[in-house]
Amino acid sequence: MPTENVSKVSMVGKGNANIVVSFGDDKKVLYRLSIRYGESLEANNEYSLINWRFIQRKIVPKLGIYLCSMELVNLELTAELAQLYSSYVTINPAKPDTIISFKLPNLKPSVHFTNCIYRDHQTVLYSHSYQDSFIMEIKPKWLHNPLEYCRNCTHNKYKGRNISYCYRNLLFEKGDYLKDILSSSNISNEKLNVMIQYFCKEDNVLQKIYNEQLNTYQQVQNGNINELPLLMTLRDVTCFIRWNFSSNGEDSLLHSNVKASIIDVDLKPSEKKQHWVRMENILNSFDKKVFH
Ligand SMILES: O=P(O)(O)O[C@@H]1[C@@H](OP(=O)(O)O)[C@H](OP(=O)(O)O)[C@H](O)[C@H](OP(=O)(O)O)[C@H]1OP(=O)(O)O
Ligand SMILES: Nc1ncnc2c1ncn2[C@@H]1O[C@H](COP(=O)(O)OP(=O)(O)OP(=O)(O)O)[C@@H](O)[C@H]1O
Repeated sequence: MPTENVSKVSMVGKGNANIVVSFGDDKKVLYRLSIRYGESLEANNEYSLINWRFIQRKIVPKLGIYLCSMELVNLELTAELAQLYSSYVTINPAKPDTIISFKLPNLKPSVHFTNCIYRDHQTVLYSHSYQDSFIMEIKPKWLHNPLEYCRNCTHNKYKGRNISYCYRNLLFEKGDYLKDILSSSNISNEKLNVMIQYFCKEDNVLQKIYNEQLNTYQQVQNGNINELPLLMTLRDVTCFIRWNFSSNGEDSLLHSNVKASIIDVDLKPSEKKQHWVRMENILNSFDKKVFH
């Protein structure tokens, strides 16, 4: 694994279990550092290695070209990086002097995609500052839903989120439903129609995630309980979808190319099982379940 010596660290993103940073002026490349285990850097390094093997063995064969490319690298623990990282994880000065991280392309080069035109917990829409280009960052959650109620909408309601749409509907209503999701974004109808076309395609990223969730769910149902963490990983991915628009001068028809990438495919630690059972019980007895 290569070791990279880096400086001028900037924070790009933060989730529940990772921070995402860039170094120097290069905003095209990001580094994703696990902060899942606050008690020690060593525990995170150990987890990152196990996670990397899991992704290569289980996720790459399933998601293939949809998966964002990534590389495993050692980051030298400079004083600057240690200062930032120690806000989340305890660093023992006598222990490792590198952080194992995932190096990946920046799917939203922030110098250009500065305009956020829509945001809620499961969707963010950005527009480019001067090109005709949009990025949607979405968390579609349980696209395959084996429950009698909608897991996504019930879960959002339980968490007190006022989100009126569901990515399962976008998958099954084949595109048009995107208008409901982005109704308050002011995006032009012409562009919205081009974006809708993507979600009508058989091989759109939601369909891919649905297929893999269904396959893995069936494996678990058939007794392969060891695949439950994989199923939970597939139910918690994030997708970036980018549209670059161009209009043809002669007929002024709008054309676009589109690229979808999946990130956040981390191995769920097996100790989360109790959390999943607890959440399932809470939602099963929740009195404001959503059905659709
Ligand atoms: O437990 P849930 O269903 O609330 O889902 C958690 C997510 O909540 P959300 O669906 O966004 O409200 C939660 O997302 P947030 O940090 O709340 O955005 C995490 O993705 C968490 O996974 P991990 O522990 O970081 O690996 C997720 O945990 P898992 O259930 O996927 O293990
Ligand atoms: N390759 C990337 N390009 C651009 N932004 C990214 C990239 N990877 C992560 N991010 C940003 O960083 C944020 C946090 O990253 P990530 O989702 O990997 O964290 P996490 O801890 O796994 O999240 P969660 O809380 O869902 O478990 C993302 O929501 C996204 O905005």
